[in-house]
Amino acid sequence: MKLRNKRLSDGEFFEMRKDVLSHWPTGKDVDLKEAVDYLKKVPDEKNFAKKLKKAKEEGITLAQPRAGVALIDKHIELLNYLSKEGGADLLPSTIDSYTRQNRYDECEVGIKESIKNNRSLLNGFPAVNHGVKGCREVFESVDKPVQARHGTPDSRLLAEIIHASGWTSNEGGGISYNIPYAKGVSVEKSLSDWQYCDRLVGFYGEQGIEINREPFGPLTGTLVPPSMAIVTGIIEALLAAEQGVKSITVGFGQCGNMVQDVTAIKVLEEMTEKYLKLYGYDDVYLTTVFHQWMGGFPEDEAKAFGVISFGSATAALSGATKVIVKTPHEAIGIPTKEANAAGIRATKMVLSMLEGQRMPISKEIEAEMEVVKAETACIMDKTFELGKGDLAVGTVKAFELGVIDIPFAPSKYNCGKMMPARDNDGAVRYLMAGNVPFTKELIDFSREKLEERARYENRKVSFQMTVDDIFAVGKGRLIGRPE
Ligand SMILES: CC[C@H]1O[C@@H](n2cnc3c(N)ncnc32)[C@H](O)[C@@H]1O
Repeated sequence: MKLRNKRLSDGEFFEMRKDVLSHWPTGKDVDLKEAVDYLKKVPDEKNFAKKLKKAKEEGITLAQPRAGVALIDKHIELLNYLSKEGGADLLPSTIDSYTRQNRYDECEVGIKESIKNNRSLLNGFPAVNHGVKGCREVFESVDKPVQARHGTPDSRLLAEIIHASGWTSNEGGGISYNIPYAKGVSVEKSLSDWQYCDRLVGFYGEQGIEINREPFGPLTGTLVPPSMAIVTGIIEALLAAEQGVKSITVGFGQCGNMVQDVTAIKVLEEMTEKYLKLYGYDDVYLTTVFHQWMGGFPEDEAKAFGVISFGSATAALSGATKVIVKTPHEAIGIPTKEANAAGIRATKMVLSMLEGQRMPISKEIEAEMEVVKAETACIMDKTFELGKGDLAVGTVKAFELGVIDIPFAPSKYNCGKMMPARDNDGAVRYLMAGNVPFTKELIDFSREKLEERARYENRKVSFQMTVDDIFAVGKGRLIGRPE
């Protein structure tokens, strides 16, 4: 395997770059030197990394929506509406699904059709096709930092274009934007392609330009046990740091048990910091992001606001630096700008009422932290062992063996042997560990918690619990109780 967790040399990087910029005609407009000069003029209040650092120092949680439409003028109108009417602290540009699969020719059709029909016929902003010119027009027309949010296994050309356009953050990573988003992209390929994206950020960093990277914490957003999500965040943070990234935001998707969710953010931050220091990356500034409920949403808008507010409260009480906002149209599809702004206002109302409050460290949280840390350490230790010390190699092998196993992932490179289910308090546990290398006591712990639920529900521990849990929130509850 060629892949190594080693900083790309300038020679390797610039050689790859020739090919990357040829993937679509807009690639030829990326001029690194000119881009550095452009980025040097970005004011602090429009720099993503700086705004996150300021928020963490002030102990506040920032609110960021998802949003993206096909045409530049409409996208600008949307982002400004979310900034002004919604109060968004940070701005996205959610990238469309064709771009995520590097199908830029289909984007071209989508853009033309959107112009013809005067409405967005793409489910996001086709940044590669709009190129540096179009993305700069967006950036210069809004008043907040801008980040690309997507689900792209090969984000190399997208990264080149957005960063040259002043967008100072890119979401994703070689695990988190492959396994939950693609069927047939090898882990080796996506890790390698994201090393390029991280090296590009590292290169800008060496020119004095701060750019943030944000691994996608929620993964499949379906009953992902905290330790499995935390492992992917730690791995992507370490791989990014090796390429020179200095501003990293690790994330977690709400599971719904408040004790477990607050624990997850705390363990995520603590263990990522620990591993960064352990491997010598002392100058990485780490922040956290909490994603409001990523599973099925109720159609009823009032209930949807309940879910949005619940996630906002958990984010605030966990002390997360940022919360990703859902909308009351989540169950229907792409939200209107009004619905999107309403989701942000509801979120910010909760954040401001809870400002300064933190979840007290109860004995329940301490116990949960101990379990989640131990589970995380088992998987990380085995991953490093499989790679004989090389984390990238170890990650490829960990997926091959099911040591890292993301529930309900479409990727054929994911084992799919591990199965989760909620315990009687709604915390996500390991129903079947599959090949995840837990100690006996950790396996027994999950088992006992699920037996507790079985006794309460007067049924056996089984996969039916998992199925019931998947549909529960759409039906207005957290735990899939037997009907
Ligand atoms: C990660 C999945 C999330 O991204 C949201 N999403 C995807 N595309 C868009 C979009 N174009 N505008 C707003 N939200 C979007 C979707 O509703 C879901 O909450």
